Amino acid sequence: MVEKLDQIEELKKLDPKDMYSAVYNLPEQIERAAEVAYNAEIKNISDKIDKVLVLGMGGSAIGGDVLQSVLFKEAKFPVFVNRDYDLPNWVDESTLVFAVSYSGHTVETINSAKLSYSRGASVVAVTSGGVLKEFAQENNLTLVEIPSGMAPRAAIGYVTIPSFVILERLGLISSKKKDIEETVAYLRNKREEFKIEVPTEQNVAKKVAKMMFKHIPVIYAVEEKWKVAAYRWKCQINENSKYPAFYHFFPELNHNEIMAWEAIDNVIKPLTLIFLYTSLEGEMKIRVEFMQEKISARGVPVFLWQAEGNNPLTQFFSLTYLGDFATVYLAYLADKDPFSIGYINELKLRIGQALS
Ligand SMILES: O=P(O)(O)OC[C@H]1O[C@](O)(CO)[C@@H](O)[C@@H]1O
Repeated sequence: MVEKLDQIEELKKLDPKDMYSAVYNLPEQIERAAEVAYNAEIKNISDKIDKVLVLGMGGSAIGGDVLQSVLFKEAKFPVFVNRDYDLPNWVDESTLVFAVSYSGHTVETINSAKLSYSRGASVVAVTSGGVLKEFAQENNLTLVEIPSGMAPRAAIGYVTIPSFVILERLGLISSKKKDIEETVAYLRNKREEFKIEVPTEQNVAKKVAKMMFKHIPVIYAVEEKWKVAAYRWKCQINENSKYPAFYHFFPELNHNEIMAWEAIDNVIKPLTLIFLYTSLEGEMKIRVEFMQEKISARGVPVFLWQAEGNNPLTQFFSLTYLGDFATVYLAYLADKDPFSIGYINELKLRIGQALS
């Protein structure tokens, strides 16, 4: 019998806005994002920056988490991410604020960007248009204008790469050109393994989709730094596949969530577990192997995925690209359109009506 995931023409009907192609074209998107950011005019940025704050929601905020994680070992300044209408009290004239909204219409981001500006922070807008673009233009702010027309979560390259490039251009971090090139080369190579034409038997992304199908995925990052990768998987499963999913990270989960795996069979049975790791050494190896042993013994499917790449940017994308493909395939298996976000739009409409 032909696997459903190998019936390509039928699958395309489930994906009219073509989320699959957006995922497939991520390497080109990252190249374009870097080009746009290297060419953006830098305006009105203080030369006394001592901290960085990324404003955003959903897929755009994840770009801020990536910045924080990738710069973990490098930056001499703190990087924070803010997912709110409001701002922490410490935002001031020496704060560099990236206001990231793919659409430029997300109210939380617009509000916190305006507040940042009123506090005297240096604001950089990363957007494809909307109110955020207008705000940046009206106030002569640095604007990285990215191409429009995608789902924000599919624009992970556009919402992530510009902040690295701007920080590099301001002399606050080392050049990321090589890391971006390595990332693009990795993704170009990998999509040939994950693409729709590769049959399930040889395709890890399709296999992972099958593993998650009719299960509740739990994603564990083996280092706290990479919880952003686990969160990206979770959000992609939620939005692309319309499935519940949960995530956590080591070593913190060994101090609480580990106990959940002692639950009765009926609770444990629907779960499936994915570990994301860069390397397994010393104490971390013991922690992961212990959990793998206990959880497999409960009959829960367990899958381990290792990062590749010699730099943290490539490592992030190598941890998440598999999930981007797998969640589109899971949507196909579940007969869902990976692009649509029904409840999100319905909720926005309800809020809009209530406030008008
Ligand atoms: O990048 P934007 O356009 O601000 O959107 C942020 C988030 O809001 C949503 O559009 C839904 O509220 C998400 O899909 C998206 O990740």
